[in-house]
Amino acid sequence: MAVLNTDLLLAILQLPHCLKWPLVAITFGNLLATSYITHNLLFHPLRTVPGPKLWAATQIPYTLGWLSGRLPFAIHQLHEQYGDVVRVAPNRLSFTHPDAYHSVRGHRKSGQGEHGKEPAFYGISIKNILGASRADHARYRRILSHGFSAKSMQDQQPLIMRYVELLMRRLREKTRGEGGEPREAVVDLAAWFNFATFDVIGDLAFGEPFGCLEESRYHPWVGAILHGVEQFGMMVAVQWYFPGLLGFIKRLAPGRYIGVQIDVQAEYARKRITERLALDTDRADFVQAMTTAKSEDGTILTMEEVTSNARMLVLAGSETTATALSGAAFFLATHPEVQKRLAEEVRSSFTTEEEIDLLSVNQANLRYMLAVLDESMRLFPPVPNALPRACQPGGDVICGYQVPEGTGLDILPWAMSYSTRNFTKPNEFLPDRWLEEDGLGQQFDQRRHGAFQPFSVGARNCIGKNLAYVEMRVILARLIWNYDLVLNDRMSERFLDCKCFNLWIKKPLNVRLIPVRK
Ligand code: HEM
Repeated sequence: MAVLNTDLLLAILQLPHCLKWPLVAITFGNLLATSYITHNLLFHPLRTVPGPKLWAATQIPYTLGWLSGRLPFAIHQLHEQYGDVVRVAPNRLSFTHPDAYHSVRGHRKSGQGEHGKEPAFYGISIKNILGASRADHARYRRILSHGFSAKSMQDQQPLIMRYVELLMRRLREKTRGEGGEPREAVVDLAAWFNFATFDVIGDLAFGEPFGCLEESRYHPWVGAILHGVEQFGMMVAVQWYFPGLLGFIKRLAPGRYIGVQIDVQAEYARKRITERLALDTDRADFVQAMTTAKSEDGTILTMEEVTSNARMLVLAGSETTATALSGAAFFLATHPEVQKRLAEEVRSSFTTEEEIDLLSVNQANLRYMLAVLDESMRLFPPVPNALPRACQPGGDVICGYQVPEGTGLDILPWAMSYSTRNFTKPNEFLPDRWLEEDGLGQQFDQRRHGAFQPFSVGARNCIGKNLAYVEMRVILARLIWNYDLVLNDRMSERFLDCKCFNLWIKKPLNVRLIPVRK
């Protein structure tokens, strides 16, 4: 460690100017760094929380993990070594105990503080439900909930089924020979699931699909969102260290600044919403809910809020659902015995493909399918990273530790899922663990299954959970009704080995679709 030595300082001050000032700067920099690290390791209120000293000393290891897109894997290793609560940066804790979900994100009584969303991470979403302040969030949530009611979902059925049918039509075109006979074909299911879910959500949030299924390719707006995932990661890191720097980058290198693309995306969204509103229709989409419903105090959303929420819905409701479906298809294609059981369930629950719709998949009680989807989301969580919160004013006691105000509170679904303390055989794909009522789950220790919360918990949990489940069930049921799935190539075998920021940067998932003889 560097020490401020008076003789050394005097010697430096006698050097020529060109050497003196750089050396003075280095000496003081060294001194500051040393005191910062000493404070973090020896005097910081979180000094007694377990964790590696290197991560507790500075924010650097955590940032490098985040920037490499491999943070969840690193944090998982730390939890395996240090336990359920780990200090992963000077001012940040990560949790894998299921209780943390409720302590950090659970419902709060009125008058009780909230562990709010961390501004560096959610700053760009300040005008929508995802990043809004507590008061605005309650207003947005109340208004948006109209678009997610059971009645709305019933009304949305024809709209959603149009894209499910279009997806199946496209896959049938690929698996048909020149004479119209069924034949095997290889398709990138990850891309096709994205096409379908973006089209559904585009129609619900903007009143018009993106045309991905029609044209069998990404709409440029959708492509920009997907390419922006990594840049978003960089932006968060800059915010952590230099909150004011993004404005400079925007002026100096606008082409490299994601905020410029965000502005372009906002403009596109505004145009689409304006066109949708001009239609004067009562179609049961989210625009309808956002522009007609009122919050408790009688206010409605401004145009800026409608646009920002619509954009957020597109992102939150598409990539996530497509990732869950891709994970399920990957695990089914690599676990033939599970696929066989699922195929038996699906093919014995319906008599024709047309019968499979949003209502019937709910009524058919496809228990094994639900277990497959949940187990897939456990091992490949669509939102794998922290979604960080900041500890409430005045601090709080969380999982037995006194946590100061402003401390970053991380819960990573990836680390929760792969924890040997939470799940029996955590690395294995075993849908039976979720079939408790059928007796099959009894071979597993169920006590910490509350660690599986892919949709989060509390007042800010996923508002689209029911929509996501019904969409996933209907698409998977139709796929399994028509095809057996076999993984096609080496690259697809490594499908799960990808980088993640707030979302995954997914690889292609090339699956051989083998038409089922009926
Ligand atoms: C498998 C699919 C999905 C998963 C795993 C998922 C997961 C999540 C998670 C973890 C959150 C909490 C985010 C946070 O704490 O910052 C969230 C919030 C949200 N999700 Fe989803 N989601 C899915 C599908 C959907 C769909 C289909 C929609 C709607 C179209 C949707 C809309 C939202 C919205 C609006 C929020 C913010 C809710 C609030 O803050 O009150 N999600 N989702």
